[in-house]
Amino acid sequence: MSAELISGKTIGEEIRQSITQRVDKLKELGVTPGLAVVLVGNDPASHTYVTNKQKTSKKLGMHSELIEFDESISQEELLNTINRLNTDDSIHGILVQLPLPEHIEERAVIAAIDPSKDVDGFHPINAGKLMIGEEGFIPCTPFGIMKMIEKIGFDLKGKHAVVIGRSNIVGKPIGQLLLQQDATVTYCHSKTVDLPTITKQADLLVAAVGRPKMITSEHVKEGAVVIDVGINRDENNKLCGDVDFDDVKEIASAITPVPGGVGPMTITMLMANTLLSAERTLQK
Ligand SMILES: NC(=O)C1=CN([C@@H]2O[C@H](COP(=O)(O)OP(=O)(O)OC[C@H]3O[C@@H](n4cnc5c(N)ncnc54)[C@H](OP(=O)(O)O)[C@@H]3O)[C@@H](O)[C@H]2O)C=CC1
Ligand SMILES: Nc1nc(=O)c2c([nH]1)NC[C@@H]1CN(c3ccc(C(=O)N[C@@H](CCC(=O)O)C(=O)O)cc3)C=[N+]21
Ligand SMILES: [Mg+2]
Repeated sequence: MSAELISGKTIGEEIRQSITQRVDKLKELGVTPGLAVVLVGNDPASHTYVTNKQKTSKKLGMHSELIEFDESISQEELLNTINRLNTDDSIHGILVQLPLPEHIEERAVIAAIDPSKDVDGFHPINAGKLMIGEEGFIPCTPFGIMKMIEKIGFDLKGKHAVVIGRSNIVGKPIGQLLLQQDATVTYCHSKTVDLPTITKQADLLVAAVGRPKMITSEHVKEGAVVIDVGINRDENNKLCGDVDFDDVKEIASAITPVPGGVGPMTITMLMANTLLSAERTLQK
């Protein structure tokens, strides 16, 4: 293996240590950061993530609430819950685990969250703020990726960053953040023609697609930094990314693993955003 391993486990742990200290300080001032996670239905993967979020927030000394609903809950009931959490002073962050059941309009639910408690950064107000460079909440996965890039000392100025994927929660916001750091950004997606030719030009390649091991050494320029956002299962039902790690590690200069890469950073930055939200209540 020639590439440097970018460990989200290690980098995340470092960040969480400083979060713990800031949580303690805030508690001395009488504020305990509180996170509410809303989970609808019983998808096992969602359950794993949510349990992870709960555990981590408790470990850091935060207050954490899990609100679970049967899959059959109506949109109205869900909106009522969000309204209650919006006005609950013990809650600084509200996360509604996605995806939601078919009969519920995700957009309506996200829009109902008070933007000042939207620690996912999914509300249109926060998406807009990110677009125009105003302070709001940065979505956790892109935020975590930026922390990893910073940690390895990769200077984005003038570099070609290629993002594969254009979802509202990963692809679009990560491209925006890379642009803010003066990278030249190219987005690729399912209609992109000749993907490898474009990705081969990347100094930094971010894969956020959801296709197991689709990115091989054929897609990667020698010495590129590769960030793998994908969480998939391979043919043996083993967790894997969008990047064929064993192949790409031979050609990249640095690469994130799956598991242990972007995933743990996402959870960490959710905690960072919840803390930030609680700190802001004292600034007002
Ligand atoms: N590690 C973490 O913390 C997180 C991991 N994830 C994982 O990241 C992955 C992406 O998630 P998310 O953004 O929500 O996914 P979406 O399904 O919303 O978006 C996938 C994107 O990939 C594009 N795409 C699909 N097929 C191809 C292809 N063959 N070539 C090029 N582009 C393609 C789609 O294009 P188009 O727009 O044209 O349809 C779309 O823009 C998933 O595996 C998910 O599980 C997600 C969130 C957090
Ligand atoms: N409102 C909302 N916010 C989200 O941030 C959100 C969401 N909905 N829906 C689903 C996606 C996915 N996501 C992950 C977070 C952590 C890991 C993670 O920690 N993964 C571990 C492995 C976990 C395992 O073993 O399955 C790792 O990569 O090391 C993965 C995926 C957040 N998401
Ligand atoms: Mg839906």
